[in-house]
Amino acid sequence: MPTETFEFQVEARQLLQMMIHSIYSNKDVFLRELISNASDALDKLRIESLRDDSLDADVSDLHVEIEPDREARTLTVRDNGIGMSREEVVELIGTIAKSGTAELLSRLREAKDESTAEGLIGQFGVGFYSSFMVADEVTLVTRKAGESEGTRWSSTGEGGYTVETVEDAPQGTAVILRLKPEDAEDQLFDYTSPWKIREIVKRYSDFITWPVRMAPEAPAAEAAEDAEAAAPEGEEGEEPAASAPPEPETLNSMKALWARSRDEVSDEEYHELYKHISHDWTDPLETIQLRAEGTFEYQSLLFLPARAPHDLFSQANRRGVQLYVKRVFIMDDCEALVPEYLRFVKGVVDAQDLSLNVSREILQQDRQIQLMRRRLVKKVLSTVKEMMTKREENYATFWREFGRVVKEGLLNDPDNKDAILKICSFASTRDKERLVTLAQYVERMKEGQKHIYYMTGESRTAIENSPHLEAFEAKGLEVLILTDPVDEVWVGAVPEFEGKELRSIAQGEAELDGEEEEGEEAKAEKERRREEFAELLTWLGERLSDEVKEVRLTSRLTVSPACVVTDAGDVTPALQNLYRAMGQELPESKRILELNPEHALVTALRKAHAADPAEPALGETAELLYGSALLAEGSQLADPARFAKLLNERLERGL
Ligand SMILES: Nc1ncnc2c1ncn2[C@@H]1O[C@H](COP(=O)(O)OP(=O)(O)OP(=O)(O)O)[C@@H](O)[C@H]1O
Repeated sequence: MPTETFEFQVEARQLLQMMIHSIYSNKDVFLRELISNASDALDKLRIESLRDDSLDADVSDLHVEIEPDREARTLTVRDNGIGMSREEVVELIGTIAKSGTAELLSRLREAKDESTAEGLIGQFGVGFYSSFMVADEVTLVTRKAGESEGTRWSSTGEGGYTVETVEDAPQGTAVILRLKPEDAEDQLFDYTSPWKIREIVKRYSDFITWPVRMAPEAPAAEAAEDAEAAAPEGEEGEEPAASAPPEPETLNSMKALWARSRDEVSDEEYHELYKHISHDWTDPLETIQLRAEGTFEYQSLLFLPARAPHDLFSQANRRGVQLYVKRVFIMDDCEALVPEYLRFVKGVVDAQDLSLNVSREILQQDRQIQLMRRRLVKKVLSTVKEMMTKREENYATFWREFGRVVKEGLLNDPDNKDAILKICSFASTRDKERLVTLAQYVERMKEGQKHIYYMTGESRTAIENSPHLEAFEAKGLEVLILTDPVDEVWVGAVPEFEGKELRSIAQGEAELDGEEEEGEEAKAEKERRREEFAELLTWLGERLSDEVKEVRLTSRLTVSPACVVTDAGDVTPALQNLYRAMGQELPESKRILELNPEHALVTALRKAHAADPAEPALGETAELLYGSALLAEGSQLADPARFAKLLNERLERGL
């Protein structure tokens, strides 16, 4: 096939521009990204060769090789891993197939300072493109294992790239960087310097499980470099290597961090492992170590990220917990090890007694894996619990980023429901700034209060303005404000917390705690009212029978004349919408209109109805009353035009 020229996809071009114009100050990380890709390619080849006996590939000495060339000012990072086909090169390297890229890019452009920009880039993980921070031309030569022809890709990062077929490419991938001139002020170092390369690999890639080797330089240059590096300390330089044939040097220790005890490993080393696994450029919030000895031995290192990825709610692009067997990488995103609601947890689990050939299906059924998963979940939950008291700020960050996801566990993991409830915190009517845990809520409950009150809704403002809250506010009863979509769902699965029933203030009869103890007098008064309003309520029920199933009096209102509530056990409109968005239709159920018998509008309506039940304007008032109750809670009207017409007529008459 002849040389073809391609344009970069728009997003790729924008991202490249940012790389070329150095949006990220720490440029050393390009090497980490290339080594990380190379290590992934080696993992993939090893697994492929285990699965497919007929694969024509040499897996005898899998490694990464770094080749600096001072004269030519190039740096090559080579691996003998899985490689890429021509189509894959175009697909994987020329485009950015990730969702949310466009949004991220526009936020990046708006980012005011460098650290915000770096943070944003971290969410994305620019991978291969980071090469353009240090190189003005990048060439990639690759041959996919099992294929005979190779591919050369080349680009200066501006505009487009070329792709051509090459005959003699070795299996795997070589990335050749033509380095930009050194510019220490811009943190652009001499990346052909073996000393610099050693430092970067040690810092960022020491734990990589494949050897990362550096090809020896011309002896004179290397000796001079060593002398230069050692000189300031006044130490003696290394023996000049002129006499012996130069051997490649392995730069990384390849030590599995999870197998080492915590006091031997620095936080920085843990963080680099996290970055390698997660492709996140930000340090994690927590590092969790776990080991089991005995019949089923395993070691695990888990991380809680400091930030939710942009695709937390999409199925694509997940990189969760990796499974290793006896230090050998087996698979990414091992879903058998962590439940869906902890999908943001990253890390490594290394098991001793599994087959290297183990498949996802087998893992799902394996009893030992189930046990391991149970322990991992408990450990993550208990770590978060500990953060709540010992590292409050970390907990706050964690909850802000992942709370919405964790709450899915209340539905999906009944065994751990209590433990999950204990690490939840919620907004509440009591304090705008601080969240409250259920334990804290219970602790500060008013005397006589038996229930944990909550209201679900779209936003804090909508809930605060909703009529349902009025009497609770007036009585000083705290109400939890639940605004995540998942809140609509889990509340149905959690009847109580530590013996206290959870109760929606917008569903079922209003029963404000403290009221049950009311005296005989109040009860008699209620009864009298019921009788007084009986006719009006029956008439309204009939007049609005298409919309509501019942009209009744309530004590939950102090300011508004009316509100609409969902019957206990019925589906709320918000839940209905949620299911509809997922393509599921739940049966419609009518709601209940509640009236405030103290309100002037309601008492006047009663009198007007008693005086002349046939008066036509009464029906319109009923419609307006119901419509405004819907508007007050933020709901949509079935026929807004009719509502506006009736209202305007009234306004006109009133003038
Ligand atoms: N050395 C390599 N060998 C084989 N395939 C590679 C190599 N380098 C990159 N690729 C392929 O190109 C894809 C894109 O690489 P890139 O570094 O841009 O992103 P990534 O590693 O997938 O993710 P991230 O952007 O989070 O780092 C990789 O997912 C991989 O499929």
